[in-house]
Amino acid sequence: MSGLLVVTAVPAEADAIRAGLADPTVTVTPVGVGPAVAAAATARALALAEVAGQPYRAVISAGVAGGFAGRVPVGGTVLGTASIAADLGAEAPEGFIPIDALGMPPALLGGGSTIVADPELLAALRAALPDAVIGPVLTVNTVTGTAVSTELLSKRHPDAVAEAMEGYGVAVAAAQAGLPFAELRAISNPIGPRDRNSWRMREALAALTEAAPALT
Ligand SMILES: O=C(O)c1cccc(C(=O)CC[C@H]2O[C@@H](n3cnc4c(=O)[nH]cnc43)[C@H](O)[C@@H]2O)c1
Repeated sequence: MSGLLVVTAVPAEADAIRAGLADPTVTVTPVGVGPAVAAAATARALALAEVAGQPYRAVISAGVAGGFAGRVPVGGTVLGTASIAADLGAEAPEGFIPIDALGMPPALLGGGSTIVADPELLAALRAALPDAVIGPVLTVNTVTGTAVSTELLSKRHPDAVAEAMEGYGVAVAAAQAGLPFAELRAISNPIGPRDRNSWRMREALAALTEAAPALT
């Protein structure tokens, strides 16, 4: 049996995690940006491993993320208690309606817009990363980039600590395969009005390397 599958968006994130890992049973795979490619590529990797007779035991979505100001610092590490498809739903004049509230049969919604992290996997990661900020991580298709959308998102998700673009997709693939899932993020930028100068990619990648031993 193989060990853990760690799914990142880009090769730089995968390299940063590999740099901190000594465990050969952990596979780190960059799959691309966004929930659709993350879900498809994760499902394919899990199916190929299964067919090869070496199924994975658990799946982690990992990489950099934007952090909600006041909830997590740039350069900090986050462990997701849940991965939430924050823009899956419908707009209405009175505001955003999440997919779960649109009256669709539950069977059509997979895990709904929230997939909770596996409790045992999360507990193990928390024990290994005691300084990590814990809370829901949002998955978005569009990076939040204005003060207005940041405020709306923050009000809709007062407990959320970060946003990224792959967690929910990876979580859906893991859930469909019946595997434990968790999300690990290092904060590269504050969520807010678009400002490339506020990015601290080097610090976030270093935080991923530092957090990587927790994955063994
Ligand atoms: O050009 C921009 O303004 C911009 C702002 C934030 C992120 C991007 C990306 O292209 C990064 C997408 C990539 O990194 C993760 N990520 C990092 N920070 C955020 C964020 O604030 N909101 C959403 N995703 C973020 C994400 O998981 C992607 O893999 C460009």
